[in-house]
Amino acid sequence: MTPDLAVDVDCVTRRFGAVVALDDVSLTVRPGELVGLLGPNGAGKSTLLSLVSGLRRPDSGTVRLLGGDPRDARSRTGLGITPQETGLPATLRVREVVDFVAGHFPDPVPTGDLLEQFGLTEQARRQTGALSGGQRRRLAVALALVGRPRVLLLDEPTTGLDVGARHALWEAVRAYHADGGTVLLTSHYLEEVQALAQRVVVIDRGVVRADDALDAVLRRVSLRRVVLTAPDDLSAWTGVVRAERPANDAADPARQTLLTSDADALVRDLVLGGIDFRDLEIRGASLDEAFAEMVAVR
Ligand SMILES: Nc1ncnc2c1ncn2[C@@H]1O[C@H](COP(=O)(O)OP(=O)(O)OP(=O)(O)O)[C@@H](O)[C@H]1O
Repeated sequence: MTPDLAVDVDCVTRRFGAVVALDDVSLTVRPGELVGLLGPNGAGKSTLLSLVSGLRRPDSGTVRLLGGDPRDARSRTGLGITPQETGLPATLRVREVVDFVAGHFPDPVPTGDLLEQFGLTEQARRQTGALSGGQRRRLAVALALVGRPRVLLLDEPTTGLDVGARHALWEAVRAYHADGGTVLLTSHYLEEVQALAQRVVVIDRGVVRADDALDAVLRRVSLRRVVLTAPDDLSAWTGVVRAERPANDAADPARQTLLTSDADALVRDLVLGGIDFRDLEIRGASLDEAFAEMVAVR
């Protein structure tokens, strides 16, 4: 055990009846890190967060939060958490909920500042039951930050949000992190993890399958994306393992993305084949592809 870790999960197993939700999982998060936890449905992400937040106990192994037992209320004073389901009291007004939660902390963020940061100033007097799904989500994340936590656990913070609301939330998470905060977040949006996290932990069926810097995880994937505009459909071209095309009514329906393990060979081949392409771009794989490759190989 290292005492100065924000989160220290050591050889943890947790079962639900016959289901092994976490199988000998070890994971550490240092203060100031922003870690993305990725995994398909049922991988064990929420179970892991529930152990770190002291809501559940491991069957074996140990979990430490800020050096203490997360089931001890003193360890949790430094914790902010937004679970997947947020049960807000429907008849309380937004400002009242924030004030109520703020009352539990010695040095809370002023309610007005917090509401402004999360774009909820206009809704301050509205009952939480009358908020839209996106506004409710933003309020839930705001509540996790009201006590100036040292560690923030976010379980799919932007599920169901539109693009604007999602980006606003990302900004809030980035600002918190830039101030020295530690974040462990789960997400189904790979784009979200790619946009926020410095480190990615991939978990699948209760087992950690990758734990590395975002760039290193991406480098592990050999696939390259060749993006170009061409009149012909190139999805069946030799060397193309998968292709993506925009909808016919898209701004540039002839723009296509070709996934290949050898971009140089593919481009040479297209030239030799007389394909009239333009605006060629070659990129590494996205986290989406890295993830698919990692959870497919077993
Ligand atoms: N309270 C419970 N009772 C029984 N089984 C459970 C319970 N909670 C989780 N499980 C099981 O443990 C496994 C891991 O679930 P968990 O919710 O941690 O996954 P997850 O990665 O968070 O999934 P999702 O992305 O769908 O939220 C699943 O097989 C799930 O069915």
